[in-house]
Amino acid sequence: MSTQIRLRNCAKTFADGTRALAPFDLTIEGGETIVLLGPSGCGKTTILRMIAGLEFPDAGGVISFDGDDVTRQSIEKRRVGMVFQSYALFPNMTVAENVAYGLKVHGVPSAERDARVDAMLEMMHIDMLADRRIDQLSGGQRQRVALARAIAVQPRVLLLDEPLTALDAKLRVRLRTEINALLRKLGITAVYVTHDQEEAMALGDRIVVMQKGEIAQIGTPREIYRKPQNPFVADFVGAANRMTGQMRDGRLHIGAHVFDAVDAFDPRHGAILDQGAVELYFRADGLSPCDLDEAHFTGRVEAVSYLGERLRLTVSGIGSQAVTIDTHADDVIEAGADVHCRVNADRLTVFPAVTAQS
Ligand SMILES: Nc1ncnc2c1ncn2[C@@H]1O[C@H](COP(=O)(O)OP(=O)(O)OP(=O)(O)O)[C@@H](O)[C@H]1O
Repeated sequence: MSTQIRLRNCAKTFADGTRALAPFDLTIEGGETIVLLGPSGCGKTTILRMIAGLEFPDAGGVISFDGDDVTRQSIEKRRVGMVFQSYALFPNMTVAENVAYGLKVHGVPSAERDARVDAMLEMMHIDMLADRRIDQLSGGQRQRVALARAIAVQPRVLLLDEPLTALDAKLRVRLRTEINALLRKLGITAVYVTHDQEEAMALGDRIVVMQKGEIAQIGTPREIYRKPQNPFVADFVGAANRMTGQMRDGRLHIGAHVFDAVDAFDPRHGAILDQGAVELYFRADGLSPCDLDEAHFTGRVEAVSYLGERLRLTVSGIGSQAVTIDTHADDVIEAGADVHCRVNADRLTVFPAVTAQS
């Protein structure tokens, strides 16, 4: 059975007065992988350390594992496994000795210990490295050892703090896929910290997006990507283009053009907005180049970047700031040219415009 983790009314102010976390509630279901995503300093690691028992919430906060209050319990009692960005391995021990270490501390008899170490090394595809010293391994191999060591002791909960950050891009993607498969296979409750949106999408059953010590949104990767609930989340998950418009009677007006069936969400009131000035957030697929007779707008191409499968255009003259628009890789478009484009209204996320009063 996998462990459910509940955090209730957990806040954290450090001794020097730094308020790292505003009070928040979060329930992580047994077997679920939750990703904490957000920019540097938003409080991700502090949440992880509170779940581990390395940090305690302010008075009034309660952490429970399967309903048992563990708020004041030490890390040893909680049975959590941890994997960090820096591997925290013993450099002079072999791979097998590193993985066996926790089992030794827990008093697992040597025959069982050896069998469990072998199984872990095999699972992480590093059995051929068992007798190597840590300082003879690559970064990716070290991170595999760190994972093997963390799960060897059969923890109730696995906590991972930016475990792939130190690795190169290709290896990150490979190990990310392996970690995903491993978490599914073990069925263990896992909390994974990252500032990388793509990693969060790939790994999380649900993602908790954080902003300055507060939860900005909790949702599945699809919800976070397609239905961001506020401009911060929209911007953080890549919808960096912005234009302005008006909602009138539930229809979106951009300049002289009118679009139906666009949901405008007002995060301040948690309700649909059908009147008033709005800001539109969208990715490079929110506008598409087209012929003049189909066009809503015409802009000027400021720059063209070749992304392999597609071209990314930076276009001025459509919104108040330049926007990025993707087009086919084999289109011939050069900087300085005019480009006609259509709005893909279903790709827009609409929020009330930020006014002086709000
Ligand atoms: N021991 C401490 N004493 C005082 N302030 C702290 C302490 N630990 C963390 N902080 C502060 O709390 C805030 C949240 O830090 P935290 O490490 O949780 O952020 P993070 O989102 O994990 O950032 P990063 O991605 O950079 O690791 C930051 O402002 C940080 O400077």
